Amino acid sequence: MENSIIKSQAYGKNLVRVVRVVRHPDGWQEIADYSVRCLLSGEEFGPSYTKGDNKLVVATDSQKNTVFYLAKTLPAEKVMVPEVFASEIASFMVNKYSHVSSCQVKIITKPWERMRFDNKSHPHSFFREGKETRWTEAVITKANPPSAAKLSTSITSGFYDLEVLKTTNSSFVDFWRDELATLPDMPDRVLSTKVLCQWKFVSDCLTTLQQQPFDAIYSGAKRNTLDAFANDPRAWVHASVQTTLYIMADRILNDFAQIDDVYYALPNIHYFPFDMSKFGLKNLQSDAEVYMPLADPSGYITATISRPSKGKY
Ligand SMILES: O=c1[nH]c(=O)c2[nH]c(=O)[nH]c2[nH]1
Repeated sequence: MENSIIKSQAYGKNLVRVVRVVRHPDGWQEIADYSVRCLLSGEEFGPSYTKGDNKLVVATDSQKNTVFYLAKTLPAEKVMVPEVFASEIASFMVNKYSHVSSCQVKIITKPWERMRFDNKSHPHSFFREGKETRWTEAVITKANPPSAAKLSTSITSGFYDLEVLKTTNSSFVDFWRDELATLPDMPDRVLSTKVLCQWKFVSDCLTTLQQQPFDAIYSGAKRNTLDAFANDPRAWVHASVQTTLYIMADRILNDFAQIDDVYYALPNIHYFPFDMSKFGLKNLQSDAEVYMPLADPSGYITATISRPSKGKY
């Protein structure tokens, strides 16, 4: 036991729920609704794991308090964009505590949509549409040997649980055939997935953190995901979930120079036509109208896509 060494460590507070409201003088109000995870690392925390020595431990309770303190004291524009708020919390921690060598802050955003009546946005009422959830993670690390003056920042953002379905223009044919292949060619099928998409920001762009259009990049990633799924003919001419994934990511990389790579995980949630031949009814292939969605298992297609200089294939 006493011979064991710590290979890595990080501790802090998870699921800190904090809401910031911005009230403009004309009655227009904004809301940011976050769940924050803040974790600290540093060699000097070693004795708290191995020797029961808490002298240098910044209590997770204090870390939680810091999240609320910064949500109140930072200017609104540094709180309302999750990438910026996460970076502010992380840099506050590494700057305030000399023995903290790295701080990682993950923020999950509860996306409140503004209500609209008679084509007009409501100044202060919101609703929750869908289950899709935006998140970001900022990691700020001191140079080695630690010095608060040299910090490196990395930010990854994304969304998950964006559910989509289309009733045609998807196929899966000409795949590997052997004695274990029972699936027939599917020239036209229902395609449904629950999208997880994440993108890593190039490190240079983070030196101008305040100027980065994080919200527009999030909306653009979502728009490209939906547009490629619904409208890009390449996604059904050479069809598979793999192709759809590649096209979605390629579009995002083309639109945003600030992004280094894009990762998707796309479950292929199967909707199989229900075989009614025993009832004398045709419901397969081009006659399919009634489907049985399968909760489990699903296909699961993943890839990380980057620009050519970084590619592996
Ligand atoms: O788009 C698909 N990709 C696959 O790899 C696959 N495998 C499968 O059974 N159905 C599908 N669909």
